[in-house]
Amino acid sequence: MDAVFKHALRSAVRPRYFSTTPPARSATALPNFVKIVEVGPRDGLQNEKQLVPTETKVELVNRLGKTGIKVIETTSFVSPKWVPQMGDNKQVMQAIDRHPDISYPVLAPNVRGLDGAIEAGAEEVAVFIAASEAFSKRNLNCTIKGSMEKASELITKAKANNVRVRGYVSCALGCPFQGHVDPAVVAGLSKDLMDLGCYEVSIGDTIGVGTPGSWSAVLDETTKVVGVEKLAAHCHDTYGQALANIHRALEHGLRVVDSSVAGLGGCPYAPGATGNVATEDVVYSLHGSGYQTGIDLDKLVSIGHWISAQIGRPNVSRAGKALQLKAKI
Ligand SMILES: CC(C)(COP(=O)([O-])OP(=O)([O-])OC[C@H]1O[C@@H](n2cnc3c(N)ncnc32)[C@H](O)[C@@H]1OP(=O)([O-])[O-])[C@@H](O)C(=O)NCCC(=O)NCCSC(=O)C[C@@](C)(O)CC(=O)[O-]
Repeated sequence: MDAVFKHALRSAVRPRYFSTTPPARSATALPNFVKIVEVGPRDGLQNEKQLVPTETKVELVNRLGKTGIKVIETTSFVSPKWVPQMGDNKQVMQAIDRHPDISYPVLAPNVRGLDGAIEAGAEEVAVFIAASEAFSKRNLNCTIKGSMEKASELITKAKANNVRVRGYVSCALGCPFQGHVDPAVVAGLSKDLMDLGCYEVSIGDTIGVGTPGSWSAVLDETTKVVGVEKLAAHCHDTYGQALANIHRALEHGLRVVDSSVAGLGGCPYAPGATGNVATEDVVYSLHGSGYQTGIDLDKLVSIGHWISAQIGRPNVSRAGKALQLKAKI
């Protein structure tokens, strides 16, 4: 069967509601509602060479909390020897203003990270597994199997403490060390994470090499074993493909997108990777294509400029720069 036809057929039979636990009649229950997971404070800042002051991180989270964004990945509880920039995780978690309708997940690689996160008041953590052995070794200092065992321990303990767990599969579209990654591996790991108890799995194009075609290959395979409503797209924009990839993921039925204000970011263990796709660009593109996000784009644009100035880095959001220029005209 022709691939385009197969895709259209799948879209036609896809359920109309995509949110995991949508409150009755809320905006998030609408089929064109896309949940944005803002990862700027964590993925965005983890790779900054100069230590970003804790107050700036806190201010960033607090400002983002006023835009309508409902999920803000706030920091990570990884080894400070590996990622010094996130060494103030506890202080950040304890200083942010928390809104009851916003979730503030933190990254944790092991039970030690989970314990720290719980101590700091986190109600949600994210575990991360790589779909490439070479990257797993560099990023987590263990094999894929070993990292899945650590994730399993973490998820068991998290569940016992009523902490929700999100999963990441990194290097899902390609690895800086091994190159090609088999979509079947991504599908298998995503299913394993769901079976262990994650509520959602984010498919990570860690180095931004994916294209709409390769995203389709990964999603075709992964949605055979994990419901599309449980998947998120996490795109870096290294090759300028991120927005096209996100729209392809939406065509497959995904309704959760990770992004980073001002396009901050990069992974310290993924050489050559640039930042996440900019949240401003995603929101601009989604709103212009009939999707809703519940996010105030103007507020987001001003945060993008503010944080870029704070850390002395160019704002790489094209929409953010254009909208600011337009506002000045
Ligand atoms: C997993 C480890 C810790 C293994 O690191 P290791 O060296 O194998 O582990 P270890 O058990 O030997 O511990 C090393 C030291 O770290 C301590 N330690 C151990 N665990 C923790 C912890 N949780 N919090 C604080 N400290 C910890 C531990 O106590 C020890 O301290 P020492 O005894 O030498 O003083 C290390 O490899 C690590 O921290 N890796 C994280 C790397 C990282 O954060 N990468 C970036 C995030 S992933 C990413 O960005 C991709 C993603 C998620 O965005 C999706 C995408 O883009 O695709």
